[in-house]
Amino acid sequence: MGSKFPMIPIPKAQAIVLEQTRALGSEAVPLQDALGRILYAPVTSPDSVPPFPASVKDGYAVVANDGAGDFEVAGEARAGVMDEVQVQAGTVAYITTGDEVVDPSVQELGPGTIRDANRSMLIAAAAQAGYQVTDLGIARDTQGDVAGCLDSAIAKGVDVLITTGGVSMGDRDWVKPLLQAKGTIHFGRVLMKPGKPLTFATLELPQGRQMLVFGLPGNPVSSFVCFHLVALPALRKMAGWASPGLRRVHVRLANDIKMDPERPEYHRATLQYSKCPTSVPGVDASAYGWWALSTGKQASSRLLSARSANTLLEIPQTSGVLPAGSTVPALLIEDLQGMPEPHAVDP
Ligand SMILES: Nc1nc2c(c(=O)[nH]1)N[C@H]1C(S)=C(S)[C@@H](COP(=O)(O)OP(=O)(O)OC[C@H]3O[C@@H](n4cnc5c(N)ncnc54)[C@H](O)[C@@H]3O)O[C@H]1N2
Ligand code: MOO
Repeated sequence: MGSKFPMIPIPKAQAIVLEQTRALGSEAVPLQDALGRILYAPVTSPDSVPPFPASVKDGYAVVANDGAGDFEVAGEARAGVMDEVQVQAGTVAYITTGDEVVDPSVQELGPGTIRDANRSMLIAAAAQAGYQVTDLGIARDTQGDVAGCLDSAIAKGVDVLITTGGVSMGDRDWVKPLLQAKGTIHFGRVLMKPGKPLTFATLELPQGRQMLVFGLPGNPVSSFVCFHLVALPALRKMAGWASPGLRRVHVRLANDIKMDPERPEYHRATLQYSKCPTSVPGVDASAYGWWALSTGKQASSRLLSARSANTLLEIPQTSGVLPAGSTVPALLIEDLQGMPEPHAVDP
C-alpha cells in the first residue's frame, strides 16, 4: 500500500513551514553566546565612539551626543553597560531514532549497528544558526520509546524538535503515527531527492504555544539536505531573520549531471571562484568564473557527498544529462570562506 500523504513540491513545503513559524518574544543571553542571534530591540550606547579623543588614529572627532547610536549584536560589547543581551527567543531539541544506531563513541560496532552520524551533524548545523540544541538521545524503534522521547520534548516545552529516522513505510516507523496522534501533520512526503519522506508537524503546548516538529529521514544525506532546505529557514525566521530562505545564485556546472525524471535533485557541490576546474568543451580555460564542482556520487547514505559542500544545486526533474558548462540555480548552505582559493587551481 502506498503512502497516504500527498507528495508536495519543496517550495510548497517551505511555504507551509514558514507560515507555521512564529517569532517568540525575547530571551537574555550572555554576550558571548549571542553570535548569530538577532537583537530583539535596538540597543543604544551611552558612550561616544571613540570614548576619548583619538582623532589622529580615527580621522574624526565627535561630541558626546553625536556618538550614541544603535548597534548590531557584533557591536554590542562596545555599546557597553551590559554583559547580557536580549535576543529573539527559541529553543531546539533533537532526537535520533533507530534500533541499529549507536553512539559514535562506542569502541567496536556490534553486528547490524551503525554509528549515529546525524546527531552531531544536525546539532552543529543548528548551532551555526545560533541555537544550543538539547540532545534527547537515541529512541529505539518501539512505539513506547519514540513516544517517551516526544513526551520529554513536550515536557521541556521546546519550540522546535528535530528527529531523524523512522518516517518511511515500515511497521517500525513510529514517528508519523505518533505525530498524527499528538498533533497535526502538515506534510509527510515531499517531491525531492534525497529526502522524500520528510515530515512536518505541529504539536500544541500549554499556554497557547506550539512545537514545530521536523521528522527528517534517517539517511544521513537526506537529513542534511532536509535540514538546510526546510528546518533552517524556520530556525532563521524564529531567530528574527526578515528573509530566512537560503540564498540562490546562478553558477556554471564543472561536471555533467544526470537528471532524475522522478524527482528534482538537490545535488551537493562545492562552489568556487576559479578558472574552470575541469576541461569543458567550448570554455575558455584561462577565464575566471563561479564554478560548481559536484561532490561525487549522490547516494543518500554517502555522507561524503556533503563533505566540502557549500551549495545545493537545484537539478530539474527530467531525463537526460545537464552538460558541464550549463548554468544552474544553486542554494548557498555555507559561507564561502572555505572554498578552494583561486590560486590553488592557478599556480
Ligand atoms: N515503502 C517505502 N519505503 C521507503 C520509501 C518509500 O517511499 N516507500 N522511501 C525511502 C526513502 S527515499 C528514504 S529517504 C528512507 C527514509 O526512511 P526512514 O526515515 O524511516 O529512515 P530509516 O529507515 O530509519 O533509516 C534509513 C537509513 O539510514 C540509516 N540511518 C538512520 N539513522 C541514522 C543515523 N542517525 N546515523 C547513521 N545512519 C542512520 C539507517 O540505518 C538506514 O540505513 O525510506 C526509504 N524507504
Ligand atoms: O528520498 Mo531518500 O532520501 O532518496 O533516500
